[in-house]
Parts: sequence; structure tokens; C-alpha cells
Amino acid sequence: MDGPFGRHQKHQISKTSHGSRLVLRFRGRLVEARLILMGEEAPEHLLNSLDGHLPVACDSESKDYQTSTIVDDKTYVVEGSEDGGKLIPTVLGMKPVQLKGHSTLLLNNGRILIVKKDYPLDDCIWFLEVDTPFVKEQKKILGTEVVAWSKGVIGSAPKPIVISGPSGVGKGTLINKLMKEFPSKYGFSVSHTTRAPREKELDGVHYHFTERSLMEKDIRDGKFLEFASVHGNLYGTSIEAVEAVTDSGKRCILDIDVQGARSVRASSLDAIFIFICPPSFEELEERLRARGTETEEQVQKRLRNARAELDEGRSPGLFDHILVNDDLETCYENLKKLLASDENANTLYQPTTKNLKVHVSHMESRADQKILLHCGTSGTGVKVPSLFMLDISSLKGGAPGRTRGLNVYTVESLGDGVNRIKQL
Ligand SMILES: Nc1nc2c(ncn2[C@@H]2O[C@H](COP(=O)(O)OP(=O)(O)O)[C@@H](O)[C@H]2O)c(=O)[nH]1
Ligand SMILES: Nc1ncnc2c1ncn2[C@@H]1O[C@H](COP(=O)(O)OP(=O)(O)O)[C@@H](O)[C@H]1O
Repeated sequence: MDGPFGRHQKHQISKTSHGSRLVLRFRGRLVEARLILMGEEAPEHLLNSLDGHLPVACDSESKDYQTSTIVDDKTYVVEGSEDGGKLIPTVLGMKPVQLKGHSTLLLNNGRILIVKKDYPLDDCIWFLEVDTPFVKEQKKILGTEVVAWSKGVIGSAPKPIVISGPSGVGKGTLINKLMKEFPSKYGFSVSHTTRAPREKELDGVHYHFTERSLMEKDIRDGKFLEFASVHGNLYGTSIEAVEAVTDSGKRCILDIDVQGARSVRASSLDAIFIFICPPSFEELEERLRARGTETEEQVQKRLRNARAELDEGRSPGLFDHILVNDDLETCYENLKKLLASDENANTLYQPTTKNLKVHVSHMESRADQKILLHCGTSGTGVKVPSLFMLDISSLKGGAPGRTRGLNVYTVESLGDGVNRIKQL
């Protein structure tokens, strides 16, 4: 039977003087873990749903601080060793630096929630994906068992913008105008490529220029959100390229080809997809030649590929918007208009948790996708809330990268079982 936090696991709880002892039974096997209930008690009404969805917690004081989470016939063991998690499958994504004293909770969508003890609120939430669509896809591609890390981020992020179109249509020109007019609003995802730099191109600014063997290794190591072979060279978007821009609070722009756009569509990245068309094929050819950055042979190759890209770009279901770049200023105004209406339709919840000097001591789960985080101060002497409620009902994105959309509330006891719950 599926519960809101995962497949129902038979368990029994017996109170001890040190807290609760949780015994999980699963297909005849016994798994034991200590549930730490220390520090301030949670308000009673929030505790009344400890009904089979208890977090498996571990004690940071103990030498053996690992957790086991069972999903179907597999047991996932996360260890608190200094060098991160010890996992036998292929591990994709960035791992948390320290796992000492973490707690785990199996969620119902193929993810394990991991909360690191004694870490600030904005750096304690992680997800280990074990059976999400992304992980299933990677298992097929790599032919091995796969798990993928993703960092939990409180609040929403602006949707990345994917811009595609044939070579010479004006993608770079439009993106440059946008970045120049709104430098604090938009950030460019710097791709990796094996092609040689053009005269005015800078490494790390226009592209990360790299060798094929290095890029292929990084692709195998799961560092790329997408990659494609375009006009005979390898191009790819690293997970960190997108996340670095989004983490800085900016809206990330990806200039990628149609194959890349298709891969991003299939990924967990929730983006808006825009295809730029030329007014005619002749005009495209003229612009490409006038740019003067390619040899005649390269121009011919780009023009051959452009026909297929134009067909693909117009195929239904891939792009949300098609813009014709005839007059540059008109096209730019249309681009700004559609981005503004998309921004208005997606109001963002972006709390500032950075100045909140609280350290999470442990978590508890409730039945309705709410998790209680008990916190202590980090010793500044300033009075801060000690109980937070995390709402994980609207998660966005995911591994490999960041899982966003976590909502957080402070829980303040007003006495007599009454609590004030306020969104941060
Ligand atoms: N899939 C994918 N395509 C990319 C990436 N970066 C650039 N491209 C595409 O690669 C193609 C060639 O780019 P480039 O060599 O800069 O030439 P240009 O498009 O003529 O300026 C363009 O269609 C880009 O959109 C990437 O990270 N992934
Ligand atoms: N609307 C337009 N009208 C005329 N020339 C344009 C227009 N948009 C872009 N260009 C020019 O066309 C060339 C190709 O544009 P670019 O932005 O490099 O294309 P892409 O990034 O799609 O390959 C550049 O020399 C640019 O100045």
C-alpha cells in the first residue's frame, strides 16, 4: 500500500528512555534504526500523525552513523563518512560534503529525503533519487544500477529559457541584447564544446573550450544535463552551468541546438522553449556569410543542417514559441514580451534563509507531505524560531542538480495546543 511518504512499511514503535526505537520489517528482514527525539518537543497536533512514515534517523554521537532505506527489494545504505556517501551503484550528481548525523525519509516518488544534522537550513536538505524517471533512463543508458544526488533548495527558481535555431539566425545577437539590457535578471549558461574558439571568443565566457576525451569522460560521469554532436563537434550543457546561474537568482538562458532542446524537454528541468526562424533560407545564408566566422566548407555544412533543424523546430510539441527574426528590433521586442508574460504567469516564492542562523537537529514527518525540522541556534544569542515546517508537496526539478520548490514555514507555539504557522 502506498502512503503519502512512500510504500507502507510494517513497523512497531516502542518507547525507551532515550527516545523511540523504530523497527522496520520488510519482506521478512528486520532493519533497526534509532529515531532520535531530542531537543524541543513538537506541538502535539503536529505529532499525531506518526503513523508509519517515520524517518529513519541516526545518531551523530555514535561511531556507526549510517542509515538504511529500503525501496522494494533494495536497501540503500548512506554512510556518514568524511568522503561522502558510500554507494555501490553509479552515483550521479554532486554529493553532499558531510553526512554525519543525517536522517532519511523515503518519499513516494522514488526519492529519499536526507536531512543533515547541525547544518544551516539552506544547506541541510538533500535528495537521493533511486527510482525517478531520470534514474530509470540513466539505468537504461549506463546498464548499471544508478542513484543520483540533488540538493534541496527552499523556494522556487525562475524557469530557464532554451533558445534554439539554425546557425546564423541571430540567437547570439538576441541573447546578447537581453543580457546587456537586464544584466541582473538573466545569466548565460556557458556550454562546453570541442570546437576551436573564434577570434573574439573567450574561454569560460562564450564556451568552455575543451578536449573531446575530457568532455566524453565528464559525460560518462553524469556531469551533463544534455549533449549533442553539432556540425561535427561535441557541445553540451553541464549541470553546474545551469545551476550556477539559477543559484545566483538569475534566469538562465541556454543557447543549444534542437537535439539538445529535445534532451532538456525529457529531463527534469522545467524550462520554456523558444525557436528562432529566419525570414527566408536566402537571408539565413546571407547572414551566415556576412558574419565571416566560418570557412566556406563550414558554411555549407551549417546550411545543410539548417534545413533539418528548421523542420524539427517547427514539429509539434517541442517548442513553446516560434519567433521569426526578420527585423532585429521587432524580434527582440517580441522576445521580451513573451518572457514578461511567462514571468507574470509564474509567481516565485523566494524566501531568504541565508541570514537565518539556525542549525537543524532532527526531523519528523507528518502524513500530508509536511516535515518538521527542529533547530537550535548557531550560538549568536539572537532569538530565532526553533521549529520549522517543510512542505514538499510541490517539488520541481531534481537530479542531477537541484530539487527546488520546497516551502518553509515557522511554527510558533502559542500555548493550549495552538500554533501560529507562517511562511518564511
Ligand atoms: N546541444 C547543444 N547545442 C549547443 C550547445 N551550445 C551551443 N550549441 C549549439 O551548437 C550550434 C553551433 O554553435 P556555434 O558553434 O557557437 O555556432 P553558431 O550557432 O553558428 O553561432 C548552435 O546551434 C548552438 O545552439 C550545447 O551546450 N548543447
Ligand atoms: N534580424 C537580423 N537582421 C540582420 N542581421 C542579423 C539579424 N539578427 C542577427 N543578424 C546578424 O546575423 C549574423 C548571425 O547572427 P548570430 O547572432 O551570430 O547567429 P547565431 O547565434 O544564431 O548563429 C550576425 O552577423 C548578426 O549580426
